[in-house]
Amino acid sequence: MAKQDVLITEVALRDGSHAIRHQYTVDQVLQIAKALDEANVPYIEVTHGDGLAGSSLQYGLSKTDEMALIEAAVSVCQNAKIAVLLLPGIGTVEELKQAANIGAKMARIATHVTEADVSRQHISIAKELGMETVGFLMMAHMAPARKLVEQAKLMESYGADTVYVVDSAGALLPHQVKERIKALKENIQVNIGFHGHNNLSLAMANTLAAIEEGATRIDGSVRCLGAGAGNTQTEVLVSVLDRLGIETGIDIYKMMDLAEDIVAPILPKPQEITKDSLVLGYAGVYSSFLLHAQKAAKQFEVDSRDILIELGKRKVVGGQEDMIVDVAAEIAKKQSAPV
Ligand SMILES: CC[C@H](O)CC(=O)C(=O)O
Ligand SMILES: [Mn+2]
Repeated sequence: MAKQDVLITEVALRDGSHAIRHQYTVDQVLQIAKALDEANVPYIEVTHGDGLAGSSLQYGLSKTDEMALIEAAVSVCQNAKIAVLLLPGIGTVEELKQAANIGAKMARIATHVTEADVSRQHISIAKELGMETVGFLMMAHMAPARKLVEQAKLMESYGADTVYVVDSAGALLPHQVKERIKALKENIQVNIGFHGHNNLSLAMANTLAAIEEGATRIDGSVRCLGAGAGNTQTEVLVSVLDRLGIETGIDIYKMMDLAEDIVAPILPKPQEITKDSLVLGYAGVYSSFLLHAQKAAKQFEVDSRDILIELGKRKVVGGQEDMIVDVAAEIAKKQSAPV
């Protein structure tokens, strides 16, 4: 096989889990992972949307135990490596060991962009377990490039093989992606990755900007299946990269067929930019907050956009999902107060 310029990690079976309220079945994972492997996708991430052990009332209960989903994906992949996401504090070393035992080969340790120090233990244990390691710096729009460099250096020092700039809110503009990737390229030695969300319709443009500045690890999601308006659409991305002469090793027709014949039929609705997902990007709010905010809006009879704008103002970060209900209740109270 020709040397790949860019290695894609498919996230529909993890980030996409948010979009289908964590309702994946073993059968769906078997089908999707097998087709991804046959299309030559090198890495496939499988876990609850919020990472290992994310299944809970707070983050949403999974229909199927994620270890069964990981095992299913491992069982049908000849070449693709299965990746797992772990947010320290949600998942623990125990789940990481369990995932490694059943065949996961890559650990992606995710922290808020200013909190890389909490990834030390998990990155080093993943290394001891023989896994490839990724440091995943979420909500990257909330920190300037120099802060990102400082945090990426920490992850590199803990043993991360790759550090990702993660645009969790889909809020970054292409020049801001460039600035961040360029700064990492100049200051760290390990691979640089980019994970985009399409809330401002910029996932593709941002991904191309990241690649232009030297990112070689890229996340894509078939049919855009991901939190908020979804991620950079894999089958489109590999086609565009092919046109640009950038090698991914992925079979374009097989990716298209998988998108159309296997993934599209399981979607409750097509992934699109709705007024709420647009506000996520506009206000800089975590994409996975979308469905929680919509639920709270219904419960308190308020506009979900008002909740999201307020969450953006308060700079709420991942793990603070409980604030969504607080904010909705406060807005409802204000609205019902006599003038
Ligand atoms: C809650 C984890 C989150 O979905 C990770 C991620 O994909 C992101 O921050 O974009
Ligand atoms: Mn994401």
